[in-house]
Amino acid sequence: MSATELLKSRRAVRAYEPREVEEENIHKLLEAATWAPNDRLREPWHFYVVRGEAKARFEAIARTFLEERFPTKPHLVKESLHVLESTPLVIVVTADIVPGDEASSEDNEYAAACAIHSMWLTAQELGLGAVWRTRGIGLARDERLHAFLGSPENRKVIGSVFIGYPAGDTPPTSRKPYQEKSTWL
Ligand SMILES: Cc1cc2nc3c(=O)[nH]c(=O)nc-3n(C[C@H](O)[C@H](O)[C@H](O)COP(=O)(O)O)c2cc1C
Repeated sequence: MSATELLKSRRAVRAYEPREVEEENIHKLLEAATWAPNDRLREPWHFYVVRGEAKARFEAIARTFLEERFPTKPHLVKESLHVLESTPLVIVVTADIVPGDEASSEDNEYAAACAIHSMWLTAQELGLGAVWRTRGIGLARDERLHAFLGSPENRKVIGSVFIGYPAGDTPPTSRKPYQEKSTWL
């Protein structure tokens, strides 16, 4: 498959088979991520692999977050938690914050985004499905996730990548023609 074909076939996969992701494949995902472009080769990312007992603790945080956020919608809390519970693997990605250097910190976030995309494409190649989550059970903007990771203050959570073997077909998405999104100067 060409790189362009892989890019176009990548989908946000949100439902997974009840099957663990093999350790060998987790290593492949992490390795692919580290080959992402990054300014001045700062390699400004860190990957937290969350599964098993650690994922149970992630779920406990998500439950608290959801119950606080949707106190009158227990069905929504339950549904969202079910998605997390049925996800075999979560990889949380952080970007290094460079103290006193906003521009470099921003560039580090872009690099971490590229790393997530690399991981996402590699998941597709390995027959896995993935989705980058920031909202809701992604917990990317919840301080409790930071505490759970035990990560230093100078690391910003960029997203939680949910990964597993796809359960069923993932509906296609579409894109507007690039002509609508480009200006040739
Ligand atoms: C920065 C970023 C944050 C995202 N956050 C979420 C999220 O919180 N929950 C979710 O279900 N999908 C999330 N997504 C996935 C998008 O919703 C998905 O890529 C979009 O619907 C297009 O689908 P496709 O990737 O299959 O083409 C996120 C994607 C990006 C790039």
